[in-house]
Amino acid sequence: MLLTLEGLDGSGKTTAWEALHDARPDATFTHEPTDTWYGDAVRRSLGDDDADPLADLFLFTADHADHLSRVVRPALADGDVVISDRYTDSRYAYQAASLADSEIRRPLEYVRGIHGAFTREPDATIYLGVDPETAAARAGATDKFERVSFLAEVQSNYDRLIDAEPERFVRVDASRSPEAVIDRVEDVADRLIEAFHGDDAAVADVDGDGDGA
Ligand SMILES: Nc1ncnc2c1ncn2[C@@H]1O[C@H](COP(=O)(O)OP(=O)(O)OP(=O)(O)O)[C@@H](O)[C@H]1O
Ligand SMILES: Cc1cn([C@H]2C[C@H](O)[C@@H](COP(=O)(O)O)O2)c(=O)[nH]c1=O
Repeated sequence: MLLTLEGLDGSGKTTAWEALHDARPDATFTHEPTDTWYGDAVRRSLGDDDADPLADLFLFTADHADHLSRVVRPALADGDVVISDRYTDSRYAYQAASLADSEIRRPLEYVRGIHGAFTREPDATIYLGVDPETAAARAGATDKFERVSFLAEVQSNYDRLIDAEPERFVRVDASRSPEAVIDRVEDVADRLIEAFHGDDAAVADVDGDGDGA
């Protein structure tokens, strides 16, 4: 099973992902950007305010292709639960936002289209929801993506992705304390993993809010 964590910069993904290591010691933990030279190239581009948005997209996508073939597909083939801090939706949300003023007419569909032929979509995604102001403040506004106006565009792209596939996403309120967010993410992750492996009770109430939906 492939479970991903998504959200704006500063939403607390990495904090939650690190906490899941203790709760799920047998899972394969991974992240994008990766720690390979592809990921280094991505991080160089993140530090370049003048980087071309299409060049950014293809750097991030190259990193994803390497991540898929080297880590994600082999782990899934071994039957592992794979938990990734950021994955395809980050590209759909961020690069579609940075291409909004480009010659590409429908950036979100374009970025999805590039991935369609080769990617492996997540089985479930936990979305840590926080407003762009809080996100930018927590993240420290240190790179070109950590600006409130840009993060507002990213947030609206995430909203579109969630509206298009509500069955894949579980939203978690990430404006709460770190402890409360971690507890909730651990609980939701447990339910999603159990549901994936066929536990009927977990399927019936996968987000654990008691409403049976
Ligand atoms: N629920 C929370 N409330 C307040 N601060 C938080 C919360 N969760 C995380 N933080 C703090 O916000 C900062 C960013 O957290 P974290 O790195 O987990 O976010 P992230 O979503 O992974 O960000 P990025 O995408 O920029 O890497 C850290 O200083 C962290 O301690
Ligand atoms: C995978 C991925 C990431 N980004 C952006 C989002 C962040 O601003 C940075 C780095 O991510 P981190 O979680 O802070 O390490 O990169 C992106 O724009 N597109 C992507 O595909």
